[in-house]
Amino acid sequence: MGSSYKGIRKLVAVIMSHQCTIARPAFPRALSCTRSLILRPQLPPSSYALPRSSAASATMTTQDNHLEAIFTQKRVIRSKIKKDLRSMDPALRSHEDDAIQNLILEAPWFKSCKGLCAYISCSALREVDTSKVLQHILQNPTKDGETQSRKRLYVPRVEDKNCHMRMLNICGMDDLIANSMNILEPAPIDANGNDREDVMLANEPVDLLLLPGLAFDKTGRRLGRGGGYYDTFLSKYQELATQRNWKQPLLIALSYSVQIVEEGVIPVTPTDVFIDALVSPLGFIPISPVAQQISHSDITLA
Ligand SMILES: Nc1nc2c(c(=O)[nH]1)N(C=O)[C@@H](CNc1ccc(C(=O)N[C@@H](CCC(=O)O)C(=O)O)cc1)CN2
Ligand SMILES: Nc1ncnc2c1ncn2[C@@H]1O[C@H](COP(=O)(O)OP(=O)(O)OP(=O)(O)O)[C@@H](O)[C@H]1O
Repeated sequence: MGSSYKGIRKLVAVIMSHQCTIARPAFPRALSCTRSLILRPQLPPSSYALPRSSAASATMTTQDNHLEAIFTQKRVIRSKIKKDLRSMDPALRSHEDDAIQNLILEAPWFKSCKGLCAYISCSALREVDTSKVLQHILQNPTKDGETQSRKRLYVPRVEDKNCHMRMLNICGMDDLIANSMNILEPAPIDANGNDREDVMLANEPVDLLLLPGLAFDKTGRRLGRGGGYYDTFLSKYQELATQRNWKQPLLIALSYSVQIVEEGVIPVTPTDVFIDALVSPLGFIPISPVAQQISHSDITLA
């Protein structure tokens, strides 16, 4: 895998040759709230002598350049991974889809979860398939004569292009219709004319989020499709969980082997939310301390 990322590393090295500092906190999940720590402009000493307004505009320019370099770097990685995904052998993809979904269905953290947010996979986007997992959740839950209540399932609905996405409750795949991007999503009103429950307004928390993305690394960095929908939603949900004294949900991304890149390749901005773990065909890859605990024992979520 390492050598296939030499291309990305070279491009990144060129783009970042005037380099900006990318912070690496002890556990990066906290990073989403630390804008001032990371975007520390590296101004030359002479700038301190500038009049106040000029110094401020110099700061903005340095920050803008810093962010611009990061967004360019993210675009380069997205293009490379999309190309790799398009050239992936369909038989291998199908094998990896099965392996990932079987790992999820067998995991204690999945079996024990009572509520979750998951994405409706889109094959045209070459996303890891979630259909088997969703089907499992939505089918009748009676097993071995034991009746347990069905997991509450929330799926994304894009509300506008301003990074705004809601997670709405669904009871079946019939609740979904294709949006303008050809991704299946729920209508805001159900068949009975009632508003679908928005996870942000629910009385009970979700324990788990199954996340899509284009590239991931083993330190928890996640690169999405560039809309900012997930990062925005995740930071709002984490804030809600804190306010309500709920346990933070486990953030688990699903990744084909080709989507896992070397550490340090994916750049981060202060709004990027780090994941707890990855599920890849090679297995569950725990990243955060809580995910490591879960993988070393049979600890359940609920
Ligand atoms: N299945 C699924 N549902 C999801 C997401 C997702 O990533 N996957 N989202 C996660 O945010 C939100 C929708 N965001 C999306 C953002 C971009 C594209 C997309 O088609 N992007 C093209 C490039 C388009 C362009 O550059 O103009 C692509 O990635 O090839 C799709 C969904 C909510 N629902
Ligand atoms: N919490 C947030 N609040 C406001 N804007 C945000 C937030 N998170 C991300 N954004 C903005 O969204 C845009 C895209 O960000 P980025 O490239 O990190 O998205 P991504 O991780 O690829 O997408 P996604 O989060 O949908 O998977 C950026 O302009 C970023 O500043």
